[in-house]
Amino acid sequence: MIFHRYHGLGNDYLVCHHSVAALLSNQQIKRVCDRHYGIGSDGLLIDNDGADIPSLRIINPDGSEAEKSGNGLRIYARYLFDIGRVTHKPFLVNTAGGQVRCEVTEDAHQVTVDMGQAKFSPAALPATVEGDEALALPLVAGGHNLSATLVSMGNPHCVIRVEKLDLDLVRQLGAEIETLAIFPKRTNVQFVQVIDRNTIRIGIWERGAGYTLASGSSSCAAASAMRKLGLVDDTVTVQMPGGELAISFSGDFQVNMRGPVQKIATVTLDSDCFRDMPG
Ligand SMILES: N[C@@H](CCC[C@H](N)C(=O)O)C(=O)O
Repeated sequence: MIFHRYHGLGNDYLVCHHSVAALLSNQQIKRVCDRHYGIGSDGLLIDNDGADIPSLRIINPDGSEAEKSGNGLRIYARYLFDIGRVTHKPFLVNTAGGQVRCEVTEDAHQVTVDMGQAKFSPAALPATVEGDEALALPLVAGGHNLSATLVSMGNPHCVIRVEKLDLDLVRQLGAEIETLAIFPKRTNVQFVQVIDRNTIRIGIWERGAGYTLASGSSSCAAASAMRKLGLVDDTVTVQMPGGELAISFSGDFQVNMRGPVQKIATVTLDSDCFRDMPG
């Protein structure tokens, strides 16, 4: 079984063809993503071919399925470029969270994705919160009084604005916020510090993955939330522990994201990896 390993700013994914994924149980996918007992990754990207338009499924390392992933899409786009299915011209990709437009630079190093529209309706996440929008919503976690803005990028995000980013607090409160009862499908979590009108700094806790070094949809959601609150302009650099993504807005919160992708390796999985697991 062949897997292709890539990362976008330290947010690392394994890519495999659907014919490989079909041979794996959900438990085995979790094992493949495990950093000690498997190859290790922040998730599995399944290339579903698609007749005209390539189609992507995204599996988190806990085995749950995500509707969309920003870095997952950028990595999938680069993989499609590497296998020769697309060129440097713009192309479409289908995900469970909607269709997006991708573009890979000729040198393959930078990938741009039009992530679609950021939505602020709690129903879109879903979140069981009254009202058409949830902006600067008071939220308590771990005894801390927080201010949360809810955003759907096709997948759910709870964006917490802080005066000073503390990554230890992200690790400490991430799981609790991810699983709050108001989020029936759980949520991704970002803590955001606004540096200036064109720069934000974020810490990320991903649904189904935990603390990660970077996240594309999180960057889009955090920038969108700060834009909605009137704190940033139409172009925003998002600084993360793994590096930076460039976010820009057009129209009614249409979000564009650009940043680097690197290939790490092509790996053959040994069946011995599953030897201790029930058959
Ligand atoms: N790392 C991703 C997000 C992956 C999906 C997420 N964990 C979810 O469950 O929604 C990104 O770059 O967007």
